[in-house]
Amino acid sequence: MRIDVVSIFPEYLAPLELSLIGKARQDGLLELNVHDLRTFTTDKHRTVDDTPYGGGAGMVMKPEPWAQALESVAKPSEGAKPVLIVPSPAGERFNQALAYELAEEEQLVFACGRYEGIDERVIEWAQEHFTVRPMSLGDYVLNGGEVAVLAMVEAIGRLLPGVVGNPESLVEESHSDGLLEYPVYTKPSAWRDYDVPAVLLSGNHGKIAQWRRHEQFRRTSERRPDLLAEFDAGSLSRADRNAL
Ligand SMILES: Nc1cc(-c2cccs2)n[nH]1
Repeated sequence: MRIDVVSIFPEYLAPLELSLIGKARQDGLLELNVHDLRTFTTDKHRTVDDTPYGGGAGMVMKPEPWAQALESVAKPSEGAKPVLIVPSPAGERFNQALAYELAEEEQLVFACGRYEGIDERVIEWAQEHFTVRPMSLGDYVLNGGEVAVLAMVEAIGRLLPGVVGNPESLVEESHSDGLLEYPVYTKPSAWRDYDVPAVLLSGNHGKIAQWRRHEQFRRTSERRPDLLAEFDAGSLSRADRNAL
């Protein structure tokens, strides 16, 4: 997979040089390029914004630098158009299912908006060259798209083959099966006034699996009942039903 990120603050994406994603880039599992939008301006002040038509507070990002930048990073391909992800509070809600879906793409381009946003005509123009997906991390407002891109690139990148050491660890994490993950414990078995649940020390793998499944349902019911509503009840085993 190739990922391109366009931003007026390219240094904001420096954390993507670290840890798992950084190693995946070094190992050639993921190509990730960060581009400074100002590279694609032509005036001496490297202007990327201007006042909004119709009035109102703040500034709007000019269309031409974005068109130049996006044309420059879109890699020619006989296959599907690259996906242009535009972080926005007005986007579709990013989630684990979308992370898996986007991890299958050949190229993802992220456009980090700032100020009051990007001139809407960029989104219209881009439809010809990209599959355009405005994407929200949640119902709160950030100052720019960079933080959202850091989160999405990590969520997507870790799903790529070879990025996480043990692919098994992707199977039982929150949201991988529509439920929240079960609680985890490690040594010491007795810590201050708290003990590890005895079942986890029993060596009875059937009981341990049943306890973990029960904990997934209990946690999901307590913390995210909305997920239970979406959970495919048809996939419930007898043990699942007992856990509810
Ligand atoms: N979910 C979400 C995205 C955003 C922004 C993206 C770009 C500027 S603000 N805020 N909240």
